[in-house]
This record gives sequence, structure tokens and C-alpha cells, in this order.
Amino acid sequence: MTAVHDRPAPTAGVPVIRADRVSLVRDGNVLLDSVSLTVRGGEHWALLGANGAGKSTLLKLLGAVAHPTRGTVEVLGRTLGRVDLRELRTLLGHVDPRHPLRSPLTVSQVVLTGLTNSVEPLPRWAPGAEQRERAERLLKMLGMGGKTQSRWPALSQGERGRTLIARALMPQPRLLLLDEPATGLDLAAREQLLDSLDALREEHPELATVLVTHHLEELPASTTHAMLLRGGRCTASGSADEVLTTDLVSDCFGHPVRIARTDGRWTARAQRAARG
Ligand SMILES: Nc1ncnc2c1ncn2[C@@H]1O[C@H](COP(=O)(O)OP(=O)(O)OP(=O)(O)O)[C@@H](O)[C@H]1O
Repeated sequence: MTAVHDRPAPTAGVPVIRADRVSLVRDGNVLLDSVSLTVRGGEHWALLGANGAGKSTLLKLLGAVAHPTRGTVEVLGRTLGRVDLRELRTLLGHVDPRHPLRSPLTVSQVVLTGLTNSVEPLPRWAPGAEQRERAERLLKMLGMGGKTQSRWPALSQGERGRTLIARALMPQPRLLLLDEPATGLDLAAREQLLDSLDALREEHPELATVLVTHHLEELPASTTHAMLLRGGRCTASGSADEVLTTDLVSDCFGHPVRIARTDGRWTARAQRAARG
């Protein structure tokens, strides 16, 4: 396969992201309470928790979108608050499913806006031949090779999701942040998206990802680590097999569920009380 992600591997030992006891308080509400997370190149984290647990809030801190009230966030050894947030954001790819694009750009044009970090193409900016080629290669890898000239308004939600992942990868980030990428997808579209994520991770072994979801069925088989959040606190964190267990997930969601892993993928079923 062609190597699209051609930045050198991160310096050995330096985590891609290190959040150390971060708390976030808004209007007197503690949204995150002393959460620590270290993500290294090649690791693929799942952030799981019930509605309102603080997953998206943590993702915003990791994506250098917000500052913590307490604690520190380092991106490749650079501390948030001491360096320009915009500069840090170029090292991170953030996939927002609510991408606010209105105009009928082609899929290729949308992907190229990843280089200017803008929703619309910037006036007087034109991509070079190499950049156009890179966009095509990424789209092919994500199973969108036949759709490069399709227009954004005509895309299905699954196609939009994969286009946005290619867009986020254009600046060759070290870390890809995915906020509920499978929400609203039908079965086939979800499976295509998860296959694409597995392929992406295989092709770019140095890339790290953090994926937020409520559903264990939406985790790619390539997930290596997981963190469980409840009420803004981390209840468990570590290797996926140690964390995604019946006991720990039931505790996190406050509901008895049974977790199983088959062919690398996870399922969660509610445990029914025995009928007398
Ligand atoms: N700006 C804000 N001011 C006050 N509270 C906020 C603010 N933003 C989010 N919250 C609250 O913080 C909590 C955590 O929100 P967050 O969006 O991080 O949760 P989540 O785990 O991503 O939830 P969901 O799964 O529903 O998307 C929620 O109770 C939310 O209402």
C-alpha cells in the first residue's frame, strides 16, 4: 500500500498527548474532575461513558479547543497555555460530525480545506499537485475513491464522515480525534466506517486516535485502550481488554450489562434480572 502519512515517527518516549489531572469547571459545575490520560503513537483509545459523562469535554481539551481550569495538557511535549493553540491544532486532526459546510463543494475540495483549516476554500489559495494527489490517495484509502467529484450535499452521512476523516488527515496530524463518528449511520455505513478506521490504523502505525462513543458496537477491532468516564471522573483506564469488562462497564453506566468480544469486536447486552 502507498504510505500517505509520511511524517517521521514521534520522538521515542514523548507521548502524543498527556493530560495530567485535568479539571474543567464551568459556571460552578465540575465537568471534568482530575482526569489523566497519556496517548502514545500507535495507540487507539476509546472514551466511553453515559450521556453527560464528560467525553466531549475531554476531547475538546485534548484537541486544544479549550483550556483546563486545573491540571496540564501537553501535545507532543508542548504545554497548552504556553504555546499558540492554533499551532498545536495543526498537530491534531479533529473530526466534527457537525461540520458546518453549506456550499456544494466536491469531496476533493472538502478534503483540501483540511490544509487551510477552513470550512470553505480560502480565496486565492490553490493546492499544489502533490496536495491534490495526497487528497486522492486518502480518499481511496477511506473507500471514497469513486466519489471524489461528488458534491457534499449529495453525500450520505457515512460518506460525509469518511470525507471528514480524510480532511482531518490532510495536515498529517499525529493524533486523530473522532467524536461519535458512527452516530446516525446505518449498519452497512457503520461497518464501512469501522473497516476504514482499521485500514487507516494499519497503514499509519505511528498515528494515535481517540474515539468517543456511547456504544461498544461502534468500536473498531483495532481499539487498543479505553477510558471510562462517569460524572466527569475516570472510573477505569488502560488496555481495552482490561477496561472493557462486564464489571467495569456496568459500573460506569450504572446499569448491569454483559460485555463480550468476538472476532475483535465488542458487544454489550443488558443483564436481565432472573424471573421468579
Ligand atoms: N459550557 C458549559 N457550561 C456548563 N455545563 C456544560 C457546558 N458544556 C457542557 N456542560 C455539561 O457538562 C457535562 C458533560 O458534557 P459532555 O458534552 O462533555 O458529555 P458527553 O459525555 O460528551 O455527553 P454525550 O454523550 O451526551 O454527548 C454535561 O452535563 C453538560 O450538560
